[in-house]
Amino acid sequence: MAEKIAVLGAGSWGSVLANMLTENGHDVTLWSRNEEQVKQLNTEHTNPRYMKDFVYSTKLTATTDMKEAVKDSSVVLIVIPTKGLREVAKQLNAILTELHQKPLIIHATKGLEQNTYKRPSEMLSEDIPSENRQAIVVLSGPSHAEDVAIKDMTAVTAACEDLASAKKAQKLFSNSYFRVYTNDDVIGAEFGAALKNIIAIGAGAIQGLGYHDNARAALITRGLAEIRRLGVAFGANPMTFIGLSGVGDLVVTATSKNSRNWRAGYQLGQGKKLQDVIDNMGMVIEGVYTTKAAYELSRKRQVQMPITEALYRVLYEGEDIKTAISQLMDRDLTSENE
Ligand SMILES: NC(=O)C1=CN([C@@H]2O[C@H](COP(=O)(O)OP(=O)(O)OC[C@H]3O[C@@H](n4cnc5c(N)ncnc54)[C@H](O)[C@@H]3O)[C@@H](O)[C@H]2O)C=CC1
Ligand SMILES: O=C(CO)COP(=O)(O)O
Repeated sequence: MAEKIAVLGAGSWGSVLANMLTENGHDVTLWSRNEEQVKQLNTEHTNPRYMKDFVYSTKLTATTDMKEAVKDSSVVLIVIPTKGLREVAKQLNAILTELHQKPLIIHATKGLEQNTYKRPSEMLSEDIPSENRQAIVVLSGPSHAEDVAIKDMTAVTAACEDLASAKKAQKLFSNSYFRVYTNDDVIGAEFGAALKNIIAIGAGAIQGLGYHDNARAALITRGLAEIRRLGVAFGANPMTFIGLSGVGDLVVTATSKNSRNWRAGYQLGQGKKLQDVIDNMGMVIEGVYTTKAAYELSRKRQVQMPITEALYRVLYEGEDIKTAISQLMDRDLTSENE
């Protein structure tokens, strides 16, 4: 059944998901705060800053008026970086109160909030109380916007404790090249999504330094071990980490040149300064901020996360990457299962 859907956030992922939902037959309005971008989407059907050369469906409309996008929408998809999520959630909540609407909320944000260490669905449930919404579904998994734009085969997870809502999201997004699985483990899906970006920066960094395949495989595997340790400490199902929102997303992000996190790490490995890397990316590098949140959270919870800790020292204390690698390799020898 065709639904009226508002998509909040017109960066690379929000705009490509909005386009795919439009092509799936839904009535989609894409909201962005940027007037120039909205004009370009509505007239040229392009979004050059985020998706160079991609042409969007002429049926997709964009607006800077969030109320116009949300009015009569049964589903609101939020695709905003973690840093801006609360601001957008508060705006949305005020509109939902005014319009007396209660949509299903789906989000695709991958990160943890600074200082509170909250997951995106926790932030959303605080800022959009249940009288203004249905359930909150997490859409996550190995899904670079660039690949989805060219209709490459993709499989992701829709996670929600309410399985009916996860199934609704599954139906909205699925098509011949985009296959959605359901999962009821929101905690595991969100920890996997946030933490894989840290390991992807590390993977880029070791490649930038000239290390090869063994090193990358070791980093990914031991990275997954510490992602799982932190997630399980907060109640995640360990099985989720061998699924699409766990190892699936970790592999794609830590091996793809489309990944902003991998690319940032690569440039750091080649000796670029962090601030220059951030300034030149022009898109969000979630892992830079998640490294800080996850490092602090792991200390608070006394969970061992040696790779995250090493990357924290590199990103926030200016430690040389080679020194961080030596320290990781020189730690006391241990069992794989600890
Ligand atoms: N790009 C991708 O392939 C994928 C991205 N994601 C996740 O989706 C989220 C968004 O990522 P992208 O679209 O790639 O980011 P992006 O950097 O391409 O675009 C972010 C968009 O959000 C807008 N924005 C940021 N803060 C805002 C605020 N306070 N109010 C209003 N608008 C705001 C920006 O103007 C921009 O249009 C991130 O958490 C990312 O990890 C998840 C899966 C795939
Ligand atoms: O989450 C993603 C792919 O699944 C996108 O990763 P990047 O933010 O590193 O580009």
